[in-house]
Amino acid sequence: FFFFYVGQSIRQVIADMRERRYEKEGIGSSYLFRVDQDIIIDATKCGNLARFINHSCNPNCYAKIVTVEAQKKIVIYSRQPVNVNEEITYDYKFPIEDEKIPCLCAAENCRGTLN
Ligand SMILES: C[S@@+](CC[C@H](N)C(=O)[O-])C[C@H]1O[C@@H](n2cnc3c(N)ncnc32)[C@H](O)[C@@H]1O
Repeated sequence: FFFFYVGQSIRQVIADMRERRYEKEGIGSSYLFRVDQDIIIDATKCGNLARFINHSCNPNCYAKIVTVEAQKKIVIYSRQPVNVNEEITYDYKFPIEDEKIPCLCAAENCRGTLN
């Protein structure tokens, strides 16, 4: 199966501004997904079910950027058959940062942090 990660397409400057604002507003989760060097999809205020997918270091899905009618989209594909009631996860592949977000995925090969 697959589905799209839906949200608003924004540029880096806007994403940086929004990230700071969301932090101030106390939105602890990040719904910003980088598409490429310039474009970020923001699913904080509008999106679909994909915004609720958590990260795992041993995921059953993966995210891929595909171009549909000259527009880059984020698609979540399954890597293997997914059972009923099994949590859908993918590897966020967040860039490494100093301020670490502890990972709670509990996989055997867990890297310990999201970033
Ligand atoms: C796109 S949201 C995922 C859905 C979110 N858990 C929710 O309840 O709306 C991304 C945020 O979820 C949290 N998260 C996702 N996967 C995680 C993990 N493996 N360990 C710790 N926090 C995680 C982090 O706060 C991250 O910024």
